[in-house]
Amino acid sequence: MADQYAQNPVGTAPPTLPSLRWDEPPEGPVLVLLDQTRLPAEEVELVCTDVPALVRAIQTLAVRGAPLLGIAGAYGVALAAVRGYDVDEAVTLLESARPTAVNLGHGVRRAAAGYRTAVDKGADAEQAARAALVAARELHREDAEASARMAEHGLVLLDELLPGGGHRILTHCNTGALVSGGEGTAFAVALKAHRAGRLRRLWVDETRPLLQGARLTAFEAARNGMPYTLLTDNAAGSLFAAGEVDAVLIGADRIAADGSVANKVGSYPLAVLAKYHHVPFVVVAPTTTVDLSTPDGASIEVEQRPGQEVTEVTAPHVAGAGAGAGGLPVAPLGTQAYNPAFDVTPPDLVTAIVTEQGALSPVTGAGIAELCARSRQVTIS
Ligand SMILES: CSC[C@H]1O[C@H](OP(=O)(O)O)[C@H](O)[C@@H]1O
Repeated sequence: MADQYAQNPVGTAPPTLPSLRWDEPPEGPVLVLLDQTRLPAEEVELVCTDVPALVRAIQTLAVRGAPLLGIAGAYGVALAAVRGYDVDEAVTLLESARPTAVNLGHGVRRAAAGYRTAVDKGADAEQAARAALVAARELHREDAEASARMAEHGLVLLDELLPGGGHRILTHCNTGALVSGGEGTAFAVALKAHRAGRLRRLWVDETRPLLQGARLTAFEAARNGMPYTLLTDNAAGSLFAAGEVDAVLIGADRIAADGSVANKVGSYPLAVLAKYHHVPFVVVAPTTTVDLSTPDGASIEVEQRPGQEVTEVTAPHVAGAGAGAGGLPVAPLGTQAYNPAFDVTPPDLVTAIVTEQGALSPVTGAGIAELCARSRQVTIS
């Protein structure tokens, strides 16, 4: 079936705007975000001058994706510090902006630790604020490096799992440069396969209700000239049945100590399909997404989002609609909707977890702990 799809037209250059950047214009430091709710129709920058604006951007998914949330959270602490806002209050607001992606709290605490350590050593407010910014920039750089290493480890694993020829990869949600300081997590593996001439097809789940796949992954795949095909989430099963999927590659928002994986809702059904059809189900995430203090999948708080995201198609996602326009109803007024942002896949359904420290298969608690220990060793050295 895949051969009936013509090679997608080679895309234009990669996004001209970075997902996130720190800037220091004369009127004061700002955090500039590529507003992901406006993609793919428009590349619009959102300028955050304070923490409440950044919290709103996180909650509306103008900035999103676990690793990038960590980076944004860290810069948010630096923004509060350099602008003289209460850092403790900033930490509280940012940590609670979205509950599931562990990276957000990790990034916030890392920048706060930089600030507090400087204060403890006698730094003045400006020096302490700079220390928070240094910590945020370090996290940003480390995530970019982790992305490149995950891509390497991930392609080696794919080649081992799928000997010979082009890979047909199914992915869910968006895990590219729009969630990362680098080229992403799972998407970065597919992109590396493409650059090596070993990506036969990237099947892109649209990923209802906010359509991160249709709006963002297709955007990134087109701009990189990748052979991609969009599908509705409920069409994935028929692709497996037709033998059109060689592997599933997805990201993660929180990996528990036992290897349970919280990721965009719809990931768990893909894992069950992959198991039934004997297809590798591979999770790609930096070790900053592992939370050893969360023992298992049942302990992961899954974000419940507004039912309106299900009962309406929100205007910014509709080409030409202005920002803030009301949504287009797709259900009767007053319809109640169930809208978990994530679901949890148990470790026995995960073929491998790929991190910047290497690939883990099978997925065990001991293996998870070892990867994290290796990461700390790297951080310390
Ligand atoms: C590799 S992080 C990307 C991860 O984050 C997405 O969630 P959201 O779009 O709600 O931030 C989704 O779970 C992706 O797998």
